[in-house]
Amino acid sequence: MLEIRSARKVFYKGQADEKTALNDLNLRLETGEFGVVIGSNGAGKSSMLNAISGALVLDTGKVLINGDDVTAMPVHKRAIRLARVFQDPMKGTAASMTVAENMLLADLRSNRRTLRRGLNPVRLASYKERLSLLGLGLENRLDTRVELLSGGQRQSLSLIMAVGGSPELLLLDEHTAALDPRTADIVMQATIRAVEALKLTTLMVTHNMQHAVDFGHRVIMLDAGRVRLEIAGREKAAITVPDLIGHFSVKTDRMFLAS
Ligand SMILES: Nc1ncnc2c1ncn2[C@@H]1O[C@H](COP(=O)(O)OP(=O)(O)OP(=O)(O)O)[C@@H](O)[C@H]1O
Repeated sequence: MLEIRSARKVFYKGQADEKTALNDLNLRLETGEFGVVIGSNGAGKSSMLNAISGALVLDTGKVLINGDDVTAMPVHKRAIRLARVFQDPMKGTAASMTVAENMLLADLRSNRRTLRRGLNPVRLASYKERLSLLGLGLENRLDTRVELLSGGQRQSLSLIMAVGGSPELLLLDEHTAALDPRTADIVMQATIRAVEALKLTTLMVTHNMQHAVDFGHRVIMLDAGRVRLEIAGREKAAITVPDLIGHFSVKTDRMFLAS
């Protein structure tokens, strides 16, 4: 379970270019829930993910993971409890190493074991099993160098590597944004397969409204550093892309009228 309580972050405080990134933001994500975060540019989505991961130090407010207050916990310690996949498919993997070697690296990172026993048959079998969750056939390409994989395969590999340590929380930071639409859909399907199989509590930021409609239990719309709208249950099941986009335009009209 993730809780963000009254998170506030102001950049360049007191200066002409002061920016309120998080404005008393509150959010609660239940264990096993998949939340999809949307919002216009500058709404505070990245700041929120950074505050959860510890990359951003809050001015005030709290972040709790499964009831533990991690607000003061440094990034490297929080990294054991959460996994994050970024936009760039080149970032999460080592290009010149094979799929199996990348899995081993991730394994060692999350388990703090030594490299000594290397790629033994037990490990290879478990990597095959985990990779098969993605449904992309990567389990048959353990000896392929990662640089030979497609962007979608590589991003999906990053995902399965990130969640190897059974994290309490998975953060997907626009992880399909750098991919062409078809590849983005393939990666989303692989993501859903892995998230469901591993029962991961997940928070995904996306600008892809179709993905926000199609996936996840709840849509969370951020605006000006706080949650402005949440859509779940039957309402979420019935929502369309134009409906979601409509929420953006209502907000823009209001902003326009207020200014
Ligand atoms: N390191 C920083 N220094 C100064 N201002 C920042 C910094 N990071 C974020 N901001 C400001 O905080 C606000 C929220 O930014 P943030 O990047 O969290 O929004 P976002 O919703 O992720 O936007 P996008 O969709 O464009 O990625 C913006 O006004 C942004 O300019």
